[in-house]
Amino acid sequence: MELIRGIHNLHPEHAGCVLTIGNFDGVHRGHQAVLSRLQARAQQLGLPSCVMVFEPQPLEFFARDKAPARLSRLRDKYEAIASLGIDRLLCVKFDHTFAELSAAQFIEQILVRKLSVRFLVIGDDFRFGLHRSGDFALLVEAGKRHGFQVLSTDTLLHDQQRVSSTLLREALRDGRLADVELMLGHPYSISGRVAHGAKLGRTIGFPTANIHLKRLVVPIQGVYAVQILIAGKMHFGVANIGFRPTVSGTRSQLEVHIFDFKDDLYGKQLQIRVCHKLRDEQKFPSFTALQTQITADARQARQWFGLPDASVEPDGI
Ligand SMILES: Cc1cc2nc3c(=O)[nH]c(=O)nc-3n(C[C@H](O)[C@H](O)[C@H](O)COP(=O)(O)O)c2cc1C
Ligand SMILES: Nc1ncnc2c1ncn2[C@@H]1O[C@H](COP(=O)(O)OP(=O)(O)O)[C@@H](O)[C@H]1O
Repeated sequence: MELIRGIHNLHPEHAGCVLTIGNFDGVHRGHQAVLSRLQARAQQLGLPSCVMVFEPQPLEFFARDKAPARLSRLRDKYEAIASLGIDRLLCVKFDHTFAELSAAQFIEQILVRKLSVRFLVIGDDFRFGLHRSGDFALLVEAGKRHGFQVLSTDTLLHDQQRVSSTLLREALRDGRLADVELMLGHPYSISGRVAHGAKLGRTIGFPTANIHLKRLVVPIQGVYAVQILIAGKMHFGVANIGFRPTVSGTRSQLEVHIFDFKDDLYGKQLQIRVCHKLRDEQKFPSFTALQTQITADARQARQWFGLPDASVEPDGI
């Protein structure tokens, strides 16, 4: 999939595509339905399929720190969208100039002049342009003048509710990971590179790989049974996502202890699949009390996965 970073990187050869527009945060099953329609239309018309996303997401631009935690970074979106066979990802920088475009200007300057859109597939609640004044009806009207067609996709429901990034965030916050998996079509996962930590984990027999999250604010907190993908191979383990009050941590961190594993992981790229919530994070009176609790967490996670008990746990390196 071709990644086009910014409108200024659109060239004449990009003219004439089947397009959809949105944040696609989480790339959940509602998004997947839109994307598969997009792909089907593109194939039918013999044109490339293109997805327009925004960076930052508009709410992050307007609300800054008050914007909800992201479900996926651009990199995660790229991978999820590419895996559905889409040809192009156009990442538009959402800044003041862009935010000031009226709905009509967005249609004329971007959709028509820059992209020569031939077909547009959008969700049924799509709004765009200054004050969110543009909608499906306006696009249909403009399409008649500029020679493109517009298709609106229906709402995808889960438990009688519209599958949305907000519904997903709520399910993640409440630890309803089975619901999350149904809405995503796969377990919720976080990827990142292993960074160095305080080297305390190994002293209590639980080395924990610290995943560098950069600026990602993770929408979950607590202790979880997880699967870990390292270079295509699946492992099991327990993870903590939080501030680590016992050791006076100051920023949210993701740490994972991998069962029956002893290799050096520093610098490696891991994918952590969050499968089941075990408990909330707590402040323990001592490091020994934390160690006892982590031993119990590990046992519980092994049981949840149906793995045999560890012969000796903790298993320091
Ligand atoms: C399964 C698991 C559960 C954890 N639970 C807590 C917790 O409830 N409270 C806490 O302060 N830290 C918790 N931690 C984080 C530990 O404080 C952390 O792993 C330890 O400080 C080692 O840090 P290091 O990797 O930087 O050496 C947990 C870690 C794991 C692996
Ligand atoms: N079973 C394991 N689970 C997680 N990390 C492991 C494991 N075995 C070895 N390691 C290595 O040990 C490191 C974690 O040890 P730890 O003492 O917690 O150090 P740090 O504070 O740097 O994370 C990991 O980054 C990884 O390289």
